[in-house]
Amino acid sequence: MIEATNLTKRYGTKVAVDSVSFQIHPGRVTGFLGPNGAGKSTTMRMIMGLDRPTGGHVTVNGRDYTSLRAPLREVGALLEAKAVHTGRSARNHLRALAATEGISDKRVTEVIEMTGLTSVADKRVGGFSLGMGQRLGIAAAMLGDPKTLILDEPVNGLDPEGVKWVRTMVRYLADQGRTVFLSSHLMSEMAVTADELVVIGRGRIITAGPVQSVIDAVSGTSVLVRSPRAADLAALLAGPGISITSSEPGSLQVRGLEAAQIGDIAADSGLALHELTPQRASLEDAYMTLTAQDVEYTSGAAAPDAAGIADAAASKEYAA
Ligand SMILES: Nc1ncnc2c1ncn2[C@@H]1O[C@H](COP(=O)(O)OP(=O)(O)OP(=O)(O)O)[C@@H](O)[C@H]1O
Repeated sequence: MIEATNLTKRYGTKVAVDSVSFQIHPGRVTGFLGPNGAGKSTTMRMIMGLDRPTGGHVTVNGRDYTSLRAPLREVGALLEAKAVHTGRSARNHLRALAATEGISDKRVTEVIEMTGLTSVADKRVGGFSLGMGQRLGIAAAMLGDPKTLILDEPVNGLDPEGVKWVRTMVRYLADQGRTVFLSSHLMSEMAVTADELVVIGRGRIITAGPVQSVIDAVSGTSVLVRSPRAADLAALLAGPGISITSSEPGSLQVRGLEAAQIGDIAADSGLALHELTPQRASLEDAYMTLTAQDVEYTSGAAAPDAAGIADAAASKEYAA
């Protein structure tokens, strides 16, 4: 389990992570979702002891990462811009890492097989595609057979096959009871990959919970109803906590009642229904609603000028 309590990171006057608290549980894939600059990488770097919190604290299985005696065996991480010696082969890169904690050559071969790198294991890492590099990063994270995995943007830049591979891999790892925490700004990807979400914007947690409940909390579910006697039905359905709107004659959008309840009320009064469709907002819609105030630049706001883009690029470099 990963537990953050009032975790805060300031860079000068910039508050990158602002008193963030969350728990990431084993056996689940938890997505850390937020727009660019929201504070995901900074939070992950603090979990891994690579950045010192300005305030609060974060533990992995109850301990500070820096106090772990054999960290590779407890936490595996794929962080952005991970340093790899490009002249080495994949196998030798993994061997060098394994040697720091007395991990066997047999395990190196196992993670190479597990990540589908066998045919390129003895090739120079410098020639690897982005996808192969991500596989190698995940192989490195898996070396110590850790119970906790932290993956920063693991699908970034991958082709559809690579994305599917990561999705299958994280599901497999969580099903083995591991804690899997992965960041993404791709909400559509998280909808099919994660069980739980922690949504962050401008350094603050916006919401957290199971994927569907995050969506429901934002959008609420509604039911589209079509009836030739829509007005009569609306009068019957009206009540406290129930909202009914109509965008066209004969059609109602009802919130606060389940489809079955609406169907029963209509049937009891002998009103014909031509359509009764529960409607759920997609994660994409929910995410846009959640983070609308929290993106650093929106299309409605003044576009960032060249200097703004250069600043953003520069701060990414510091973070790397
Ligand atoms: N070393 C640093 N010095 C100054 N500011 C930084 C540093 N690292 C990050 N920041 C700033 O902190 C904020 C959070 O950055 P972070 O990289 O954690 O966000 P992110 O959610 O991972 O974004 P992205 O999806 O773009 O990687 C950003 O505004 C960023 O510019």
